[in-house]
Amino acid sequence: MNASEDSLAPEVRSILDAARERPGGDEPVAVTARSFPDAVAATEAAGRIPVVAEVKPTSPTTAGERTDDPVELAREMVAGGATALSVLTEPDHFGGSVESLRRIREAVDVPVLRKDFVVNESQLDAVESDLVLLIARFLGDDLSDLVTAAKERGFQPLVEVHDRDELGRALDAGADIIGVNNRDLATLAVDLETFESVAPHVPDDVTLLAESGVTSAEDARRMRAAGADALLIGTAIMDGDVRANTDRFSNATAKTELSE
Ligand SMILES: O=P(O)(O)OC[C@@H](O)[C@@H](O)c1c[nH]c2ccccc12
Repeated sequence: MNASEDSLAPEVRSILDAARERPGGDEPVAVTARSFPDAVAATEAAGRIPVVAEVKPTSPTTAGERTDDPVELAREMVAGGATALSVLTEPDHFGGSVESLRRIREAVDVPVLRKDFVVNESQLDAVESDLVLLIARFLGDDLSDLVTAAKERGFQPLVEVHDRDELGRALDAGADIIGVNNRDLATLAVDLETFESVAPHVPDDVTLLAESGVTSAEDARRMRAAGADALLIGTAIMDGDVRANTDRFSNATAKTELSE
């Protein structure tokens, strides 16, 4: 355990403990990735907000579990205009599986992010995906090696940060896709100011995501105004009609133009 882990919420501690036990793949995967920056550019060219819609059957902060077929949910999100999908593969706390991800990636043609707590190199080989999440807070000195290992396999690593210090580590590790998580993994509290405070320090050539806590069109516009290239939205899309919800967030920009 390193110092920054002492303060974690008990739920996060237990997620991390489980992640450290999970087996990886037998041999390195070789991924032909669908370009995420290109998908973001195409959505922007069409005048919409790039939304990464997240298939998250449940979570430590969500009441209940959604039992619909994940592939159906994924198709609906794409029909609603999702630029990319995020798929939880964490089984114990988020109801995910590598099998769901495999099936979803086969069923859609947008880039797919593997959302899990990858803590070692062989876990990268559990399943192919276009993007893979690496959480700076949990990787300490291994971050740089994992970014390199992910790129070698053809993945586009998305490095998740929560403050300027982690941003510096992500950049030093060679990350070119970075997500600022508005949720503090120590307390699980969400604050959109987190993104606003970190974003100004991110170089322009980085593809920048705002993660967590976007619940309304107004939040979406607020994150865009603060410099988000794309928004990663889970709970607010999973709650109800996922196609209509995805469409509402990706078209949130149009309303601003009309009303301002
Ligand atoms: O449901 P929300 O608040 O829209 O958040 C989505 C996503 O950012 C969140 O699920 C998340 C961000 N980082 C993570 C790391 C692991 C698991 C999940 C996450």
